[in-house]
Amino acid sequence: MLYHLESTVSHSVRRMATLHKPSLTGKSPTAIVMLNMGGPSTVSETYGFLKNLFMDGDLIPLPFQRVLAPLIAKRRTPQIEKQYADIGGGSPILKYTEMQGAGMCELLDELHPETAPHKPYVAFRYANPLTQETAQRMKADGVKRAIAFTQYPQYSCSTTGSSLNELFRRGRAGEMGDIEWSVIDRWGTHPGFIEAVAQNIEAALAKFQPSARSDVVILFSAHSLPMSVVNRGDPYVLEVSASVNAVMDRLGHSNPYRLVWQSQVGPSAWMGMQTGEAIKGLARLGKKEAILVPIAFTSDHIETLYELDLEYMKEGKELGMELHRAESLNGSPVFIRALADITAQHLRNFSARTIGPTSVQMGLRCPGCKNMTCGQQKHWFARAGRS
Ligand SMILES: C=CC1=C(C)c2cc3[nH]c(cc4nc(cc5[nH]c(cc1n2)c(C)c5CCC(=O)O)C(CCC(=O)O)=C4C)c(C)c3C=C
Ligand code: FES
Ligand SMILES: [Fe+2]
Repeated sequence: MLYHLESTVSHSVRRMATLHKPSLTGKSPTAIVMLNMGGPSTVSETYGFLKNLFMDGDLIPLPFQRVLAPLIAKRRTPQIEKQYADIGGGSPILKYTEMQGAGMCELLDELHPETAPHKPYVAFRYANPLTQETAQRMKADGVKRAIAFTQYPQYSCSTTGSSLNELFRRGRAGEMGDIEWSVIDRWGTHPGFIEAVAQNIEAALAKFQPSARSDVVILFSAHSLPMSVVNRGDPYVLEVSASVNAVMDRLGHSNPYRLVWQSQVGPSAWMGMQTGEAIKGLARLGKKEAILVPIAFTSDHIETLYELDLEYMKEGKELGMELHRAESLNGSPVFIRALADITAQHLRNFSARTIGPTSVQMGLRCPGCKNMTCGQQKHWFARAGRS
């Protein structure tokens, strides 16, 4: 499916304010809660971010988590602080999420006026604004209807699953008031998302000489997963692969490509092949032109700006390669339009009761899941979040 909407979208996005304006009608807003991990907006917030991350038993189950998490976070802080300093002094994720949310809600008011006004809320798992704070704001705003909208295109229990578990804990504790919930839990093959990624790839390919262009290797790079998570039946690897396949279909399979995995942490086994090793391997095989494409995260972060741009680009250059990176989606108007389309379609189908509060796929726990919260969370959202 083609997206010929860019001009209308950029017009709309140009008009939008950074934060969506509240309704003048006094009607309670439909909340679109944008779930993501977040990142430290300033270097000094790095320790707090890492501490929250290592405290998350849904991401990294540790023995004596409350004791060990702050210690591990403290040990990693100097190295990660340096990386955030090197990419400009912090993570841009809040800036881009607010921009995407404001643009999306402005379009949504036009696409689905029945549920207007739509108001974006950001709920980060490890950085401000944390889910708890957002829950309080939603309660104060008198929200009665909300969509939990994951900002991870592909589902993993370590990312979207963790955010939903946290939202469930807050909801069950009554921190948000009485809200009717539904969930957009994955959208890795949505045509608008695929189009936005494909356009960024085309822009990166255009940097090569026309004669060399069709030989350029497209290296899709996604954050890796520990094999223990893959092996308990997590859907992420399958879903990232589906995104890659859809992008390559859209590009007419114009170039050779691979899906590779980055950002392993610690000594355990992780999903491979590692992005850095793949670059070295291509150079060894005489493949000297490649582009790197972030496919599992929608805004810039240390893995794009530090790991891909600073580390791997440098490595590739030293090996005599010409490497470019496809931009992250960030403020892409095509992407913002896709977010609005995904939500409008969800609202339409939900009102018509052709879908339930969650996808069918979300109802299935990983066959190897031993985390009781996952089961309770799925049950709670399936009953539209009403306790
Ligand atoms: C879709 C993306 C991600 C998946 C899947 C994911 C799984 C995952 N991550 C860890 C451990 C860490 N991740 C860290 C940082 C980090 N992770 C993602 C994305 C995914 N993680 C991003 C975008 C970031 C960086 C944020 C930024 O602003 O750049 C970190 C902290 C950094 C560090 O100490 O190196 C850890 C630790 C696990 C264990 C995991 C799956 C179980
Ligand atoms: S770990 Fe996947 S459902 Fe619990
Ligand atoms: Fe991670």
